Amino acid sequence: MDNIYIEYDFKISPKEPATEILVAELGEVGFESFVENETGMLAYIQKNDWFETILDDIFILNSDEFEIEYDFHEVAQTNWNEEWEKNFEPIQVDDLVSIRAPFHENPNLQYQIIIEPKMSFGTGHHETTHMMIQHLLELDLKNKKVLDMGCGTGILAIFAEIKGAKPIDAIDIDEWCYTNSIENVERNNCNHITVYQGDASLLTNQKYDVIIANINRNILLADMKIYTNCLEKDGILLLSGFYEEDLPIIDEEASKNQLKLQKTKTKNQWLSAHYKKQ
Ligand SMILES: C[S@@+](CC[C@H](N)C(=O)[O-])C[C@H]1O[C@@H](n2cnc3c(N)ncnc32)[C@H](O)[C@@H]1O
Repeated sequence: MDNIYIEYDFKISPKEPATEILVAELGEVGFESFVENETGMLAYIQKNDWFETILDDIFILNSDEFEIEYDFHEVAQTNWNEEWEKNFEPIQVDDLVSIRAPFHENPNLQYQIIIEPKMSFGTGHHETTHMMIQHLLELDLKNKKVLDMGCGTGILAIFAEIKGAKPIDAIDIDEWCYTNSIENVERNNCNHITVYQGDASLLTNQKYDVIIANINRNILLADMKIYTNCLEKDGILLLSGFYEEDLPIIDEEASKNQLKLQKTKTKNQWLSAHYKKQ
């Protein structure tokens, strides 16, 4: 049976950085997917997760710096997929990695990832994903055991396998992302990725050389200890999904867990951090 979603059509002026901030805030209250368009963006939340006052605490809607208007209506999941096909532009990271849908032309770069995102976050368009791909480009992943927490479309796990990592576990709390990751893993002919639906509570005795977590500030803060316990000594933790201004609080928690900051990347006020376990 198709899920029913509520589609919000936001008209945003000026679009940046308001769109990024709005995406982050809506993500916190349960919106799952976002499609940018010329006037702003469409945002989707499952009807089961929706309530009348859901936008009451969305801070940016009351900002004097931007004009944001919206309306909303119910849509079936299948309509959403058509939206994606119309709006998903292929992208490239550092002229090395191409991320595209099956219906796009292949630009023949060194690495290619094919993603059919449907309702899941993770097409490489978002800064947080883009920076994670850049971090992964810099790492030697050959035969490294990797965990991708909050895998979305599976994009980062897939890229880790393309760069030689194995085995790889990919976990997402959301059923759609779980299903979509499995589809994308198959689409990219990956053989070393196992996808699970769940959260950090699934992590018990496993040990990884590299853990990738592009989620959000609060979940990273809550689960960093569990991630660190699953890291080998000298293991690497890549974190993304938060703003530059959140680095001090992330770093404070990281220090408590014997994690040492190695480097950061920033893009449009988003920050992504590379930590090493001491
Ligand atoms: C910002 S998206 C990142 C997707 C993809 N990894 C990427 O880099 O594009 C965050 C993902 O984390 C998932 N998520 C949220 N809370 C989670 C949790 N506590 N444990 C695992 N996954 C979670 C969401 O469903 C979403 O797919």
